[in-house]
Amino acid sequence: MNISPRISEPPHHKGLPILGSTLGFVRDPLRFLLSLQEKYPRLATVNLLGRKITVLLTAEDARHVLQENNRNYHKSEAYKILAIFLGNGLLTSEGDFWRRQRKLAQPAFYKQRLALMIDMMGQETAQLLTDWKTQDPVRPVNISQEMLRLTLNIVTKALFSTDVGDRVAGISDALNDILHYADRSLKSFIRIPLRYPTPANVRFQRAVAQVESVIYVIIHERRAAQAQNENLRYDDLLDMLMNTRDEETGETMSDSQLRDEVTTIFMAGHETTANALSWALYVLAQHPEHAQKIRNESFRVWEKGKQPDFSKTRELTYTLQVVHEVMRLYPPAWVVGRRSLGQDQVGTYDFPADSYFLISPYTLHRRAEYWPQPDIFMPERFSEEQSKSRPTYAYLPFGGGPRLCIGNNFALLEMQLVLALILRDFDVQLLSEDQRVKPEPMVTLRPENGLSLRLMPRN
Ligand code: HEM
Repeated sequence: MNISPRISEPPHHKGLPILGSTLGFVRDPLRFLLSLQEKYPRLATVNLLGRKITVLLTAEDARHVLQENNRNYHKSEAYKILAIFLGNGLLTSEGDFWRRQRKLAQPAFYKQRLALMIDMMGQETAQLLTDWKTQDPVRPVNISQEMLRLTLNIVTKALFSTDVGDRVAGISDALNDILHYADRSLKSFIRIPLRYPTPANVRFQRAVAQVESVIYVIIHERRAAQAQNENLRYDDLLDMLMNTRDEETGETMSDSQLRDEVTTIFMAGHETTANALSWALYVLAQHPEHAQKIRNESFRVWEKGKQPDFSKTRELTYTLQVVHEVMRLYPPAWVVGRRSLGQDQVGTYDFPADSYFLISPYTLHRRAEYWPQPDIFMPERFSEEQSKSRPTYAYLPFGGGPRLCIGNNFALLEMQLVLALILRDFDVQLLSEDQRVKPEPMVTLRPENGLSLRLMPRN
């Protein structure tokens, strides 16, 4: 590849007068980003929504910003919209405060902790499959909705174990309203400030208040129960977050910080996974031979005709390759944005403080230099051998560097388990041979207008 010699100004992609590239981006962000990749070898600066943003197109520069010089970068402005409802939680906080919180929360996601959640994930999925089996198999199933329901149930149980399930089920509409508001805000040129009571603003604020009040009630109930019996412990994430202490100060998290972390895990931890699972079922409906390989693997690892031994889920290695290949083609987090705090050199170019950068897993994952025949579904790309020959930052579904998704192992385990269980019991079929679903890049990359498929029970 031809990398230009060191010059001070990065290549600028000229768009329309005044609007710059805004129209092209807003109309079809994925196509726009791919077109930059075709035209520029390394990076390109564009004018978007009145701001100069540099789109990084190589694994090397993504690594520089996310890992090597990560202390020079904070998250970009778009995350401020998320911060309206996520507060100062892990996804949106910065600097020393974020570092402290990350350290406190990390043990909750250690592999030994996840191992304790696997039976719960299996039971939630089995419950869904039982529901499906009672339905008319000819009727299309709204997969997007069903995956959202399942991943919300799983993250709810992971956070609060069993005692609050019903209460939280009541707020799934509110969580949806919050997501819709974030989608609209991120895509619109002008956002009407929340102090103006437009119907959208009122609906959003009501949803935030509803979620917040449920979370506070749960926290207060826990605190009250622990005040009665200080040895009382629960086997869930909330318990870990409540009882973890800062090594230096010995302090635990305040109620409002707990509220921010719990809301963050709720929001970050279910829609992303639900979309990845929907995309996986869509791709597998197009490639029944790969679905069969997953099925065969599950019969081998969990044993055919027996109750699956969920503790062996990690041994579903081919299923994991499929999960990775699906997220290569359809990464739920399709862009990651950063702002520089001080001056930096990225690639061969100098950037002043306060420069904005956009890294797009969607584009990186389709760069032919790293992924030969990038549009073709080939799970074996993720075999150990083939993975070794690629730069690590060519594949970024969970971001990278210290801000890597804290729930990545949780999500991978969940996806392996859910896919293998579904395929054991069902043939997943397209509604018609020519059914095509477009990706819609909102806060996450989701199937446009939702995904419906047919699920035929297997004997
Ligand atoms: C397929 C599923 C998932 C995908 C694709 C995904 C993707 C991501 C990405 C790309 C980031 C980094 C964003 C950035 O650098 O700006 C992130 C951060 C985060 N994710 Fe995930 N995620 C998934 C599942 C989960 C789950 C299951 C949880 C929790 C149970 C979770 C919790 C978080 C949190 C708390 C952060 C912020 C971490 C920090 O900055 O310290 N995610 N996720």
